[in-house]
Amino acid sequence: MVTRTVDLRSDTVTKPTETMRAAMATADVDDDVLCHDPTALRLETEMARITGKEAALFVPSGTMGNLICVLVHCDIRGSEVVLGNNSHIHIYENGGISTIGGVHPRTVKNNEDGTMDIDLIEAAIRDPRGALVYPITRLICLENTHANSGGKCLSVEYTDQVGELAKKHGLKLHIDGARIFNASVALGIPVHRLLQAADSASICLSKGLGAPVGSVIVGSNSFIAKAKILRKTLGGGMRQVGILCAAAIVAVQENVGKLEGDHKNAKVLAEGLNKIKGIKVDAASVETNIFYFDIEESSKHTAESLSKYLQQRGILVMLEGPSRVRIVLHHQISESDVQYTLSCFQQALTGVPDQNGI
Ligand SMILES: Cc1ncc(COP(=O)(O)O)c(C=O)c1O
Ligand SMILES: C[C@@H](O)[C@H](N)C(=O)O
Repeated sequence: MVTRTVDLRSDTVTKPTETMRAAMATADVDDDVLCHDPTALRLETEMARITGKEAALFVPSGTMGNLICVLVHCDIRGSEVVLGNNSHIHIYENGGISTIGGVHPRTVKNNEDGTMDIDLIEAAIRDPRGALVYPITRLICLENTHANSGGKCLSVEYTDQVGELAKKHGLKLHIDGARIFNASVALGIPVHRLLQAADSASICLSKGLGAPVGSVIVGSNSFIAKAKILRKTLGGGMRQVGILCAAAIVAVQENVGKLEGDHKNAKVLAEGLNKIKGIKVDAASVETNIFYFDIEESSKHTAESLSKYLQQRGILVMLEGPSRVRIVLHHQISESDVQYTLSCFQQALTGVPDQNGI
């Protein structure tokens, strides 16, 4: 009988806290389409302040946030966006910028640290003299932290360099900041400084911050005005949305301070796994709350068999391939959960109970 759950599949799995539920239950609400829900206004005002942008807009998901931002920047037919070949927008958002927005993706290889080489970004920008045959480059997208690279942080120096490149070519810069607060905490740099070079950003409230639903997009007043119309077009105009925004306000107030603990737990777990025969993980490269590990060929387990073994003990992980697994920490994973997880891995891979006797 499993009595304990340690959900390491993603930081999207957190449940609302009692404080969030209380705030939701008593939220001051109004029709956010016909006017401005007062709690949504509070959240958006606060997020604009935190990010240093003129305005903000609550949206139902990070996927919709990225889609709206790309489509507002690329509002002319034949537009092209330069983005990472391993970016969330390119891999996990159903190609929405193309299938819904008619925007052409021009991918540049993501490096292991989540960056794209500046010279390769510049080489990907179309020569306007080829407008008769080429799409027109209008936007560059970055992702900070970079999820598929293992939650890697983009430095403010790199982000500013890409911003300068965008300006040099008359382009806009969007940052998929689903986990920008993780980057801010890990780098010790305020969110507004990490986003300074960006014309827009999409920030997930429902990941490490632990809100049950939603993201916020930020940008200039004119950008957000256009974004609000496009949100409605996409069906994202919501009525008494303050119920969701109330939880998000609590999340921002209560959980930013917990991100450092998530990063420490990720490091402890990665270092502990690294000591277990049959597992390979680059523990030294863990920067935030995400890492991947590989199961060695000599192991008696595949990713699937290991996942099933762990699930029987209440531990949930995300499979990334036949021998590759992703681990994501969040504020509802305790240090004790980390130690329990290590014990179960130890038992699974070596069959030898560790000092906890499991
Ligand atoms: C880097 C990144 N961007 C965007 C998203 C999309 O957010 P949502 O799941 O809310 O659509 C995710 C994950 O969900 C993500 O990891
Ligand atoms: C899988 C992906 O879409 C999601 N953003 C996650 O990191 O869990």
